[in-house]
Amino acid sequence: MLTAACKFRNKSGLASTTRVMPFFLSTSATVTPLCPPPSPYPSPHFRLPYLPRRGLAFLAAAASPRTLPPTPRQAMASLATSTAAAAAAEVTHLSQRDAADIDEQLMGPLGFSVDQLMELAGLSVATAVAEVYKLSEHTRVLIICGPGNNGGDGLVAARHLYHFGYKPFVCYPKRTAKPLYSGLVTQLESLAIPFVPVEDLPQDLSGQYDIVIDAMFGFSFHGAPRPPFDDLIQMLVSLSVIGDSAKRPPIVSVDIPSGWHVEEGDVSGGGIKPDMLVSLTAPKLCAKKFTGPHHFLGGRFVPPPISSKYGLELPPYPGTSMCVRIGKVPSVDISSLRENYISPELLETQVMPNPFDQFRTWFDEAVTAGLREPNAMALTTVNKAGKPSSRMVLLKGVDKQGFVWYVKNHHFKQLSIHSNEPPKNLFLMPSLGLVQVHKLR
Ligand SMILES: NC(=O)C1=CN([C@@H]2O[C@H](COP(=O)(O)OP(=O)(O)OC[C@H]3O[C@@H](n4cnc5c(N)ncnc54)[C@H](O)[C@@H]3O)[C@@H](O)[C@H]2O)[C@@H](O)CC1
Ligand SMILES: [K+]
Repeated sequence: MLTAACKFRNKSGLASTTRVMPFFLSTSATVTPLCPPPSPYPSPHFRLPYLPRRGLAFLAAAASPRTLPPTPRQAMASLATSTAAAAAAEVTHLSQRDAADIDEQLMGPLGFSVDQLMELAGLSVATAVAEVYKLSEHTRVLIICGPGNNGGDGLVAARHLYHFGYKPFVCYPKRTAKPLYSGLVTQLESLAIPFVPVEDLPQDLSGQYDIVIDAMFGFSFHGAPRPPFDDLIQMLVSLSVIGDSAKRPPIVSVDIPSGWHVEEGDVSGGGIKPDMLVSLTAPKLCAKKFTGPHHFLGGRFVPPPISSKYGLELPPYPGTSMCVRIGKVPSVDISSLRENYISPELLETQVMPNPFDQFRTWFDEAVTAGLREPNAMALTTVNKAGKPSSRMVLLKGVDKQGFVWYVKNHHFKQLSIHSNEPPKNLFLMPSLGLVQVHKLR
């Protein structure tokens, strides 16, 4: 009598369902070699018969949809971002002038509108944030927006983060009276996203927010920051000096760490030290001085005429991603890797009476969700001396009579299936968050 939880996420990674997989325990064991399957799967293959279950129980070990493990697609994307990181040294860095020129070209002869570019830029920021800062641990996001397009990127990112499940708060002290900006504000208001006046912000932001997004100034910044941005920048500087990163919200800077010289970086050394920088279109020269753990590129809209004119060397975006990591991949603290589970109940009445039917339904969902090789499973047997051994096999069929999988001929002898100890079929689908164990007696 065994159960397991499984979680599915759709291709976008934004919607999910959580299920519980019943395990079943049969009463006898027979393993019948079947007819040799056609190449490329050498014979024999085996069928574990389905025998009536003695009992069935369900564990409610469902996870929050917002804390799901990455899908294989995302895992592949991460792999691609790692590969891209290796090429980070070759990424082009733009001068302030080239950045402004590219802006003009895009919105002139190349036919883009500022709204389009801002939407894509803000979406890149939101997706990069979501890739690094998981919702389960970073829910409340303060976005501080400046008066120009950098601030507009922040407003767009706030909307996308809301739709991703985060709880954004926006500080937008110098509003621009253009339809584009007032439209963005109206959109946020319609989502009931709070606008926080500067004077209502606590001096120490660490208690109220889990992430702070700096969307104050981008590549058009020059001189010394004027009020109220001077104080806002100082607030972020004070956050940066809290040594223990676990005790403060990470700072994410959009395109340029606000207050930094666009080409020379943090000239005084007393500026913001963001944990994450999302460069847009291409990194600006100041990004060479960025030392935080997460450097991403966003703004997936650069057409070939711009790339060739400015000799841009930029990493490819993986798959359909709106962002790509360009910095060094930070080393992971393995002990900190964990999934936070909440435990809503799943009742026996909610699942199919026949575990094979339930398995088939969830398996089909897994395939539809685009999971890679969901039919991979580990088969564990114990030899006569009591020594267990496991190997990965591929499920090749399932029906009311049992599971069918293939192993290579010479591996058959090693299966020890005819030993006294009953075989255990461990169906492990870590990418699904699903584990199934089938034990036969
Ligand atoms: N291809 C591109 O170039 C794209 C650029 N985008 C964004 O647009 C940004 C550039 O936008 P903008 O040119 O509007 O400029 P910024 O957003 O960098 O800032 C300009 C505003 O800041 C004010 N300002 C400048 N220096 C100041 C100071 N010292 N104290 C107080 N206020 C100051 C200016 O008066 C102006 O209102 C980029 O960094 C990026 O974030 C994206 O929206 C889309 C694509
Ligand atoms: K910024």
